[in-house]
Amino acid sequence: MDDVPARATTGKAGREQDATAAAAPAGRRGALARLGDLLLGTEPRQRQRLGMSSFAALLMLCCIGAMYLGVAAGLAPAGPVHWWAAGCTLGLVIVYALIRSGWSQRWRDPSLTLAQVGSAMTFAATAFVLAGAARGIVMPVLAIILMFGTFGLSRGQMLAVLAYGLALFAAAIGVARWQSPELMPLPLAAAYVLMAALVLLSATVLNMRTQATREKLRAQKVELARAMEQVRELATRDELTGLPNRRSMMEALQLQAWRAQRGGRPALVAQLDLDHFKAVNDAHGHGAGDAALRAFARAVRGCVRAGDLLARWGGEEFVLLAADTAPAEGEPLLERVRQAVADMTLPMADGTTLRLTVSIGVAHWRPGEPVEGVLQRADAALYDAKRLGRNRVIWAPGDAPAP
Ligand SMILES: Nc1nc2c(ncn2[C@@H]2O[C@H](COP(=O)(O)OP(=O)(O)OP(=O)(O)O)[C@@H](O)[C@H]2O)c(=O)[nH]1
Repeated sequence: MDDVPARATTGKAGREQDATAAAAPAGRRGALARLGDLLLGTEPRQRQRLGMSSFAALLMLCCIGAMYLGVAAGLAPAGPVHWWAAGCTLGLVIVYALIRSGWSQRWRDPSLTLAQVGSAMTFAATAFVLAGAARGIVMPVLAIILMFGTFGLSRGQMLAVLAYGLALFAAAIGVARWQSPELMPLPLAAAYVLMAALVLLSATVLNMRTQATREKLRAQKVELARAMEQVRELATRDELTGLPNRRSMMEALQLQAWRAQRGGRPALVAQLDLDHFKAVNDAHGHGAGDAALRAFARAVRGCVRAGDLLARWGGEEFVLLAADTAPAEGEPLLERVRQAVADMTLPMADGTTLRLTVSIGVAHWRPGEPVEGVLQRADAALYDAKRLGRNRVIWAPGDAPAP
């Protein structure tokens, strides 16, 4: 409750006071944000890369500080440490400049992870030689360098780092022993070799595990995308015939209605219903009925145009949307469909041949007419087609093309 103001400010003066108080931190935040933009850029991926390498640079600067503590303690020589610190700083500046300028984006790894890890290890090994009796601080530094690198390196790069690191630290330990054998007796040299190998091998194992997890996640992502595609397919397709389903057709009809309102070309909507289909099921079984529905879908699809959309509306009922089609063009099209179905011959298991016919009711979509309206008129025409004896195309009243 400490945050609750002791006195509520009221009136114009109070509001101005509040506004000034609120503006001060906002202004500071604004300046900080601008500084952040200047140093890291505004592109999110670049900011991420520069953020990581700035953090690595901060750690490196701490290591430089630690080396100077070694100098202050009289354990490390000041001159070479100056050169070493200058080299480290130059390396950091070069990496920052390459990433900040966008130059590094020409390479496969714009974060320059391998180069950063390689150079940091080289500087750490040099520090190991220079640090004299304080060289123990270098092993945790090596661990920190590898901890950062392991997530950004590929398997191959990590193995290269392992080989380079082993050779580098073996050489550094050898040089340190050659320089001052009294500070590096053989058992201590062996212990350092063991520690360096341990750190490098642990980082390699971690890298391999990280890569395996990433691959697993990638595979799961692909699997999920495939499953989503299947769900989408199931939601829009009729499983039996492979045709678009009712939902899909409704979407297409809504789109057509929208186009028609914007002065699109005329369209026809036809309802198609197989005649006496119950008798097919009764005489030959449901399996034969299914096969007949599939054959019907194939036959109709085979004689409509590429732009026409045929969908299974439900049961043995289908809807055809012929966009950009005037009644005069639609008449031969639907007659072709009716004839194609009548010409189908389906051999049955009992040796007989099944023949089908279809009744079609068709309506010409009027400008501004709602989807339900045109469907209902096509349905009424279909009803007439059934009533008048089936196996025929009947137009909704007033829609038939002039003879
Ligand atoms: N095999 C099979 N039959 C279906 C499927 N969907 C609906 N049916 C059958 O289609 C038949 C439709 O029968 P009705 O609505 O009486 O119509 P009809 O026998 O075709 O008669 P009319 O439409 O008046 O010519 C029913 O027997 C349904 O079981 C399906 O997916 N597979």
